[in-house]
Amino acid sequence: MRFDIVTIFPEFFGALDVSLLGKARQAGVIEVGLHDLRDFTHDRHRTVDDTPYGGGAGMVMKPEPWGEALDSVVREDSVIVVPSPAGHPFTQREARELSTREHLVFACGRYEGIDQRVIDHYADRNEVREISLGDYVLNGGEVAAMAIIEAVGRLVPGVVGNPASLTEESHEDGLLEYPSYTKPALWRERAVPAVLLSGHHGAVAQWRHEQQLERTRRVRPDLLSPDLLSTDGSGEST
Ligand SMILES: Nc1cc(-c2cccs2)n[nH]1
Repeated sequence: MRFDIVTIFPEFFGALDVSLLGKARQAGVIEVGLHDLRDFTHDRHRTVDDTPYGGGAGMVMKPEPWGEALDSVVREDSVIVVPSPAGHPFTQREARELSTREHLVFACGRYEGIDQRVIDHYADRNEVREISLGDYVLNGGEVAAMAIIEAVGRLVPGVVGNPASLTEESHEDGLLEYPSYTKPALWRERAVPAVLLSGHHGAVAQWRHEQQLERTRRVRPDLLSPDLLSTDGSGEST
């Protein structure tokens, strides 16, 4: 999989050189291209924004630099991801879906967004996804793009050493994850739940599923649907 990122702050993505994604890049499992939007301007001040038609506060990003920048990276099979507070909510399901695609292009807008004609132009040619991380406003798309790239990149085969660790995570099965414990068995007079020390794998699986249900009911009742309310660890309705 290849990620191409268009931004006025390419240095922001230095974090993609380290940790898991950095190793995956070195191994050639994923590729990342960084592109400075200002390299696609032609005036002395490398202008990327201007005042909004119709008035109003703030600045809008000009279409010309975006058109030249995206034309330089977009392929026929590219999915163009535009982080935006006006986008649809990003989910683990969408992360899994995007992890199966060959080429993601991130258009990181600043200010009051990108001239709408850019989105409309590429939506005629490519799949364009305006994605929100949540109902709050960031200064730009870079933080959102980094989060999406990490959520998607870690699901690409070969990035995470032990793929089994990807299956027992919050949201993977529609539920929040169960609480985890490690040594020591007693810490500040707090013991580990006895079932986890029992060696009884069936009982452990049952307890963990019950913990997932309890935590999801308490913290995220919105995630629960009737079929997820089964009480055994199998995921089958009871
Ligand atoms: N969820 C979310 C995305 C954003 C922005 C993307 C680009 C500029 S601001 N804010 N909040």
